[in-house]
Amino acid sequence: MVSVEEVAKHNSKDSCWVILHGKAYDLTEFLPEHPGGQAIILKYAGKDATKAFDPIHPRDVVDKFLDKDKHLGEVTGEIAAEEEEEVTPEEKARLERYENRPPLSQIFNSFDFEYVARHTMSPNAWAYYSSGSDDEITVRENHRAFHKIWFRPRVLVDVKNVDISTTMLGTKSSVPFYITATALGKLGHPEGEVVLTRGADKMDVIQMIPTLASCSFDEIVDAATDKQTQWMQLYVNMDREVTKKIVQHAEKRGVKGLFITVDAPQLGRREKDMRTKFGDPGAQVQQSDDSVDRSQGAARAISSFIDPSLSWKDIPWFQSITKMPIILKGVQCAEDALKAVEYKVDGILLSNHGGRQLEFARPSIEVLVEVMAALRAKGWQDYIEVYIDGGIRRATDVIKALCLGAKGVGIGRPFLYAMSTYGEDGVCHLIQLLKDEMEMNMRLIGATKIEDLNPSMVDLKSIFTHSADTARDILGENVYQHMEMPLFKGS
Ligand SMILES: Cc1cc2c(cc1C)[n+](S(=O)(=O)[O-])c1c(=O)[nH]c(=O)nc-1n2C[C@H](O)[C@H](O)[C@H](O)COP(=O)(O)O
Repeated sequence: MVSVEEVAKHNSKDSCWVILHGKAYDLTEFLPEHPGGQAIILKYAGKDATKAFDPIHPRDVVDKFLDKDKHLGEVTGEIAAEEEEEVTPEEKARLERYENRPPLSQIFNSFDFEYVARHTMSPNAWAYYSSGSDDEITVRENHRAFHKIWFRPRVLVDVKNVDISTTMLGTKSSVPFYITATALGKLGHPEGEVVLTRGADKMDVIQMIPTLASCSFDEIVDAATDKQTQWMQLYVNMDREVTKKIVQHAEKRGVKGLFITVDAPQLGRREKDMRTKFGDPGAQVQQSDDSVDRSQGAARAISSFIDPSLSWKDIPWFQSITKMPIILKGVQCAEDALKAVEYKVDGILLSNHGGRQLEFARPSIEVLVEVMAALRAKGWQDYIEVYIDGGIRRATDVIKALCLGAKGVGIGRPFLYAMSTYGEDGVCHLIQLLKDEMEMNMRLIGATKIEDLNPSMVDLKSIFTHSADTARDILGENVYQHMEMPLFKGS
């Protein structure tokens, strides 16, 4: 036990104790290692840091990673509640817009969720979720690439009964899309990723659990029901023993797929996010301070545990420590796709991390065309399951990917926006919208089941041209203008 008065004495870099969930911890030695920099911890030195801690960290992270001799025990005495920060006029207006947001019945597609999110989420959460690297050219190209592919529908097909279910990694799924791994769910919703879990379960959709979740891995798995399939996204830790423990624990908990992220040996510079981080210390996800090696850029701070030495020679080790199907998340060219087959991995996810990593990385739908051609040329197209993600906002995007040979697709930001603006109901509503769009578009293209979709149904003539203008997301804004909704009464 330790008194609150005693904790209060340890409020500096030389001796830094904080209170989390009623217990005290000595973080003095940990300060220089904190991925989010020292400043945020020092702000709460000697005090209760629970409120700032919770949106960013899984509950069990301290137990998992802080040496036991730094755990100082229960705090006795009255723990002063963190003084409520005064509500700025901007924050007041934002909360009003949130209260006046349209009913779910007025949300007709994923862009509507994005529009409401843009106007109602905290600046921090919006910046972190929406941002892409550098000038956000790849972010926009991801979505725009789908508009270069046109359909060649077949008619006079009896499409009375349409089945949009499929199998991914050997698991049946009601739809050929899944909720992909995106970090820091509690930035957008106080409960975090478990909201996605509950929505995915209700609607029979697979969820990929992120390494950098706000909720702990076990909280997310515990929130699932037995009928639900979950996959895991893994950032490989420099300490392979830590990675081995995480992977084998996931397998023991029933996870059905291991997606190893291979496109982020260092996190990209998401400048919109970095700009806001200096405002609100509550989510210092990428703030660097003098202790972090600035020469590597601020993003280095959050990704300091990720192993940049990860390479093909590690694949056999992963195959030796788990029986889960192994998928490489972030493959971006045909050469690596062929190499993945040679290394006998179970799948590849063609992805540029939602445009948050290498700027000018090509949209995954474009890479899919290149990869499937290379696999077919070798007769290897059935040796591996190919997934894509990035910029998928409509069922037509999903259908184009399936026509071109993808087994399924991952959707990221739309689910974050749906969760952040309408919680579990929003997640379920988005899934239902996409299911309805899927069914309608399958009928209109002349397909009754996923297996009917094939390359002859799409026209790829302009897929390899890239858009010139980069200044603004013309398409997205226009869509919003056409669909201007009486969003915020009185605003
Ligand atoms: C939107 C978003 C994406 C993140 C993401 C966080 C956010 C907010 N994070 S990140 O903090 O490192 O960038 C992850 C992550 O933890 N690990 C990962 O493999 N992909 C991460 N991704 C990429 C994600 O898995 C998909 O590749 C991407 O979201 C697909 O693009 P859309 O958002 O356009 O659907």
